[in-house]
Amino acid sequence: MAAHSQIEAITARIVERSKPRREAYLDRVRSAISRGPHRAVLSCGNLAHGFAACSPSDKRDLAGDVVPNLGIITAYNDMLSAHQPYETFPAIIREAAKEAGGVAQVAGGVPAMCDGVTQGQPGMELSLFSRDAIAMAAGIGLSHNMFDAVVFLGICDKIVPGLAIAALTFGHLPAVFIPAGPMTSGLPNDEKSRIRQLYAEGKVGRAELLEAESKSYHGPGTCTFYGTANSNQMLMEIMGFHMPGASFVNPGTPLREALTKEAAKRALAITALGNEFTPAGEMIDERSIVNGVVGLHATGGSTNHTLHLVSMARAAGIHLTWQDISELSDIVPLLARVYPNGLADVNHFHAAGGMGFLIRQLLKAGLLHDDVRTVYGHGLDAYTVEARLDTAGGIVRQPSPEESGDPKVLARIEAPFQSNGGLKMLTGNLGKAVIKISAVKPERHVIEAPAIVFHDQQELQDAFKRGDLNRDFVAVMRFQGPKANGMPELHRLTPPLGVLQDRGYKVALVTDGRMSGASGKVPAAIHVTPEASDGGAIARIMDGDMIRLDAAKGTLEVLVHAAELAARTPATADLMQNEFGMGRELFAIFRQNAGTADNGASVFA
Ligand SMILES: O=C(O)[C@H](O)[C@@H](O)[C@H](O)[C@H](O)COP(=O)(O)O
Ligand code: SF4
Repeated sequence: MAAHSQIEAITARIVERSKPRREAYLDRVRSAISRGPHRAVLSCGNLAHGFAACSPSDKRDLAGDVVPNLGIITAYNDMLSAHQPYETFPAIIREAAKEAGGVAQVAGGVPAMCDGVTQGQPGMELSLFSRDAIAMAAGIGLSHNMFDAVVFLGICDKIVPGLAIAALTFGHLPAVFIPAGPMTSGLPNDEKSRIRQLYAEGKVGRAELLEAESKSYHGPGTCTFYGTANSNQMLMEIMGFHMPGASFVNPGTPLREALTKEAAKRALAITALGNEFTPAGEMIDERSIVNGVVGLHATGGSTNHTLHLVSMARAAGIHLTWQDISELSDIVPLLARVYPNGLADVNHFHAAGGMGFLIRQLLKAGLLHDDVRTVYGHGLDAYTVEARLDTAGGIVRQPSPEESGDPKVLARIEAPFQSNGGLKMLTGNLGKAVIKISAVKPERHVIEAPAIVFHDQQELQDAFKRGDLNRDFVAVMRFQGPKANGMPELHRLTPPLGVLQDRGYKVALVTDGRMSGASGKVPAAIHVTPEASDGGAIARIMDGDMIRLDAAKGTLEVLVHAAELAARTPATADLMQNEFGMGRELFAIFRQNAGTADNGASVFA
């Protein structure tokens, strides 16, 4: 089925806007392809170093350029529950490669930050920049030029975006992303949040809070809310980087291991040495990117992807804008209610039909491009399936059901939860911003209230504890942008603002910083651009100014006459304490060179 006319029009607009950059990118990819297979260009010395530690049979295989060599880029560490299962994946991949007549080598590791551990801590100020550092680290591994394809082991927030930037930078190579899956369901996310609000009000102690948190985050696998990490899995599947049905299968299960082996074998099958060559730079095009944005809206995905998807697209020579994202939001309905957009978690989403059902519904309405390339072949229709184990331990794929396994979690396209998607762009005299409305009650989509200005999360938490915030107000949290302090997530503001909202006050947040993908219930205009440290009008707001946030109209305004606003001296902030400690001194060059949020807040041109 042809895509919806507006989907086609927005895609055509992106193609046109990207043309010069995309053509130059594809020229580079094709030039690199023409020089492959890549080990052939290495000297004997280079090659000897490249396989010195290999077995004699692997050395024989790698000495020539007939046997494909699979590079593994791994983000394994024990810090992220989502990445801990990767410890055993290289051995599984090597075994699968041998079975497939190939070789596999770990090309390199990349760092991976857990935003849950650093939330509200100084380390969070490295989080966004870690995305580009991950892309650079992956590039170091792949620069050995020993590989015919790559598998990427990464899941969480900045890791998949960073690895995708690397995959597209090395677009002459096929790239398959291998997920490890969500942890099994623990304490429901809404119950965890309720106990957090009780703690914020001083009604329960740390012991009760830690018990609730530990019951929620209790084992290996991705946290089960629909934040950035699980938005990443959705994106990798709907953009064709995953094997069909791979995203949300729990770690440590036979099906998970079978999917890992299958992905490794598939990566070896789509190299230039075979007859299904699928280089990542040609596989991902403007249609794949639009499919990603559509999936984001249909699932109420993370606001962080208004930064990451823009950066990922640019790595493939594609210029995606917030306007594109916002207009797609107007035509893509919300089909999933997964926390914070509902009470279910990703295990429930998967059990209700998961990605296969979602893709089938969106294809049915022409809201996805079906005519795309994927690691699995041609056509997104191949992803309207569920992966199962057959009696021999192999993988069999069955068509996804026509009916949702739980209509409260996954809706049919004929009866969506909301007629439009989750992410809107706001414009006005404060510049641009984004807001996630899929988790905000409709009666809170328009907020007009006096500003209270803060330069630090702790200031707001202290004011809350003093009882100074029991009123209607818009919290203006500024000097939180990429140039100021690395654009941290301000998710610790959710419990106090949530308490005040539940007490019946009209509250909202306006910030040049970020929120977690797991944030949601409080209306928040985030990623305000230009940021306060870059001449943004947000630095001219004063306590008491009326702020109007209107997600319906897509506007964000400070209700002060233009002449008066222009005449004001912009506020400044003492950012000295953000330049040292917890490694922040190592990222000064990132703060100095970070681009604007609407361009992904990246250090890459
Ligand atoms: O963007 C995201 O999805 C978040 O960064 C998420 O990965 C982070 O871990 C949250 O902070 C977890 O939520 P809690 O902090 O509420 O546990
Ligand atoms: S989802 Fe967030 S909290 Fe959970 S492991 Fe990943 S980064 Fe850490």
